[in-house]
Amino acid sequence: MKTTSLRADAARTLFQVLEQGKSLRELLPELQSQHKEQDRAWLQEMLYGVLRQLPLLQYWLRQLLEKPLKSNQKAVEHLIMLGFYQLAFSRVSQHAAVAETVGACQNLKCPGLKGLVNACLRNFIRQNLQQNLPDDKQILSGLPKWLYKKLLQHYPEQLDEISAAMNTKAPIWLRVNTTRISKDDFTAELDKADITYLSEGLPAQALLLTKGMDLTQLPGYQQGWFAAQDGAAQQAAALLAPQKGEHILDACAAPGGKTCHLLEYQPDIHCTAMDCDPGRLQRVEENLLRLGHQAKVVCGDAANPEDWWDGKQYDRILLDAPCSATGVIRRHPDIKWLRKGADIANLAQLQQKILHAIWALLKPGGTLLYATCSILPEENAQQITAFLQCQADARLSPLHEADNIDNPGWQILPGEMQMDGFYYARLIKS
Ligand SMILES: C[S@@+](CC[C@H](N)C(=O)[O-])C[C@H]1O[C@@H](n2cnc3c(N)ncnc32)[C@H](O)[C@@H]1O
Repeated sequence: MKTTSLRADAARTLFQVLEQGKSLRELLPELQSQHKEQDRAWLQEMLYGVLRQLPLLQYWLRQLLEKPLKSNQKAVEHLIMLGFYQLAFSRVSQHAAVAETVGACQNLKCPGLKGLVNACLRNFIRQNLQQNLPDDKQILSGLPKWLYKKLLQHYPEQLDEISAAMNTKAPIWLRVNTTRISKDDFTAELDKADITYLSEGLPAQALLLTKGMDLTQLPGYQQGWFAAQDGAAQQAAALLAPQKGEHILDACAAPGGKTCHLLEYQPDIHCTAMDCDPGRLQRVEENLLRLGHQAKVVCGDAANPEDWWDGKQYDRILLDAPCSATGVIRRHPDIKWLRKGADIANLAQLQQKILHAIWALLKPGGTLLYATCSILPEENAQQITAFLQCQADARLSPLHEADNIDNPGWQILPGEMQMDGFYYARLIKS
């Protein structure tokens, strides 16, 4: 176990995400394993907090730092913002926030900048900068400019609510593996362990934990009694509704959350889980194993099925397309800074290519459920409208009353019924 400074490690990690474009999801597990168990949640809170409030922290930084630091000292700018975050948003005492943050300069090999960090944090306190908020709504939203503009265009009335939800910690949703244990028996085990949860009014297999915790410590983790899966993602199985004996393709399946759910919804199906990422397919295998399910796991490019498809058409297909992931920013705040505005058109093009290629794999009369964890219409309703316009043998199978060709599908916004942002559209092949 390392005894290095938490704040220095946090600043270095912010540097890797914000300056080098690395994913926090990939960096965090390794980083947390280097720190004591009791520090891990706090480390995550600091990182998520800075990524959530970055525009405001940068606004304050610009007021206190005369000119930006040199590129080899950039991690110290992140350290200063980490200090602002603690002072403005956390319960750490002012004294500890300043002392620990200044102390981290040594570990960052910038001892000469201790005075500067100290001055910035003390001026922040003295000038009560925390109360100094800009008029600029984009800065207050916590969103990058490109995303703020897009959401303002598409959701002018819901924008404040959406950005607030994106900056709020996501609740823990579980899916009970009903092929292993009934929901009633599982909740009885949770009651015995004094773990509180909600279960009313949720999707059939879903539970919402009322407090965050290490899921491996819950009853039945090893036995595969449950999996973590957001409520929005838990809608997919019932919307696709696989039937006994059918051949199902889960395209873009890794890490296999929905594959496993399909196999719990209807265990008697022949399911193929395909994805292009061998590392992530390993996670599909692990999840299938822990939960006790079986599926054919295939590595391939969904846009080029001729390289991996055996030529037998499927009764139903779930296409959980690669997307901007703008619906799950509350779980992965680094997404806001890793994605760029220009990525959206490229993703929409890829989704269109995959959708057309995968359509050929569906039997006449078959059902395809298109899904993304995006809230941008370019990847969702507009994508489906364009598809329906040029694919003569496709028709929409509405998911609710207002689901029609002019505005197809079901767009869930982040925070709605405590769920992630998600999109579904169901298509039938004639
Ligand atoms: C949203 S994730 C899927 C989540 C998964 N369905 C679940 O419920 O656990 C999208 C997946 O698409 C995969 N992907 C991206 N481009 C692909 C392509 N051209 N062919 C196949 N898979 C692709 C990624 O590797 C990623 O695992």
